[in-house]
Amino acid sequence: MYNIQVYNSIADKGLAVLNDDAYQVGDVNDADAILLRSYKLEEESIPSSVKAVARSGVGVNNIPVDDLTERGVVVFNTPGANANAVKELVLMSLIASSRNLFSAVNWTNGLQGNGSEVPKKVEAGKKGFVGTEVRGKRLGIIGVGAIGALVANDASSLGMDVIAYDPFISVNTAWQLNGDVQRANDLEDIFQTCDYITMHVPLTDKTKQMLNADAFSKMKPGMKILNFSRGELVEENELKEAIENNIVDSYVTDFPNEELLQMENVTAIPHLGASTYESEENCAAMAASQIKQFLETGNIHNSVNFPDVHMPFKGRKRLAVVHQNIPNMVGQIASLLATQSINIADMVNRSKDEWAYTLIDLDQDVLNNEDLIDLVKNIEGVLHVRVI
Ligand SMILES: NC(=O)C1=CN([C@@H]2O[C@H](COP(=O)(O)OP(=O)(O)OC[C@H]3O[C@@H](n4cnc5c(N)ncnc54)[C@H](O)[C@@H]3O)[C@@H](O)[C@H]2O)C=CC1
Ligand SMILES: O=C(O)CCC(=O)C(=O)O
Repeated sequence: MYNIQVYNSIADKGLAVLNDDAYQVGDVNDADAILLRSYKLEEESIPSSVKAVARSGVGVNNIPVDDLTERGVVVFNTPGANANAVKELVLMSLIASSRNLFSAVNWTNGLQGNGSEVPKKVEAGKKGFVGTEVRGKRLGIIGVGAIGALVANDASSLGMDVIAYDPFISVNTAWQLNGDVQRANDLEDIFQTCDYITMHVPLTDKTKQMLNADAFSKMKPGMKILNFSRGELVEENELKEAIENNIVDSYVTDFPNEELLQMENVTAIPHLGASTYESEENCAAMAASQIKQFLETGNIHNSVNFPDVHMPFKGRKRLAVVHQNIPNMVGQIASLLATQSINIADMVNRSKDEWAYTLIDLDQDVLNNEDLIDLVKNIEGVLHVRVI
């Protein structure tokens, strides 16, 4: 029986993946794995029984990834599974902010109670909301991964002049980009030349507060900024000044807080980027399948802290070892198995930065799983061991 602790509302399609007798899912004791969305796991004490954490979504800044890695816990996310949902809301917000739609709709709603005067008031008041078209305007995209690439291509189809910055762009994503999308050599290219900026980077120490007073000082007056990535990418006191100095004309954010709600020219959306039925189902099904596959076979797919490892079952039992990426780990494990007269049917070892993962299929049943686990755990550098 595997126990899966679930935080947040996870789409039924995902829960259905774990809907068999081998799983207890919900609020459980001794969790083997945790399935969550934006729940702040950093504030939680995570039991030693946990072997995997899966984020039904992309950003993992709510998960203490470094601490879990040192414990040998594999953290998964669902790359690309919600990208289309975010892209659609970004494009909608791009156009809506250009056409002053958010404030215009608020104003119109305020006309309630004016009875037959409403149409006349509408015609008289609409001149306060004249907007600009996005066609021919310059859009800067910071971060060209799953979401940024979709936004780049579709904004280009809308006739925008698109320039993108991503020093770590993957080859696959680069191949997907429309040939009209220009490459920015640095952030200055974006700050100095664009009419609109949209950010699609993860929140890390390097990206935190990337939009700050220095960045605002380089922008043209009237800049429109979209933030569907994470609130902390923007220094909000300095944003406030940039708004007051007419540098930033509009800031659309998916990450409201009290201060932002009190600022002029800010449109706050309640973190809806990924909130479509399609995206919630895609993410939940992907996250649940990754947990299931990992618990039942030891195979890893889409982990943010360990390498992808896949090996079809060839033996009677499988040893799954999470360890440091240091010399002679595989040699020591193999020697230990030899001393126990256990033959190896197949094996695979992969590493990612300082960490590695080894799967070894054993030719015979192990008499006592716990004894073998204890022996392997004693090897220096081993973080976690399972017999499956
Ligand atoms: N509002 C919402 O509901 C959602 C928000 N997100 C946020 O959007 C972010 C991006 O999502 P995806 O595009 O799916 O992720 P992704 O991992 O496919 O793309 C991120 C891109 O950012 C680039 N990058 C990293 N550091 C950078 C830097 N310093 N400068 C420029 N580029 C940099 C990477 O090379 C990568 O290409 C997520 O990390 C998450 O924080 C994601 C999904 C839903
Ligand atoms: O689960 C959600 O709705 C949030 C999605 C998100 O922010 C992400 O995938 O990074």
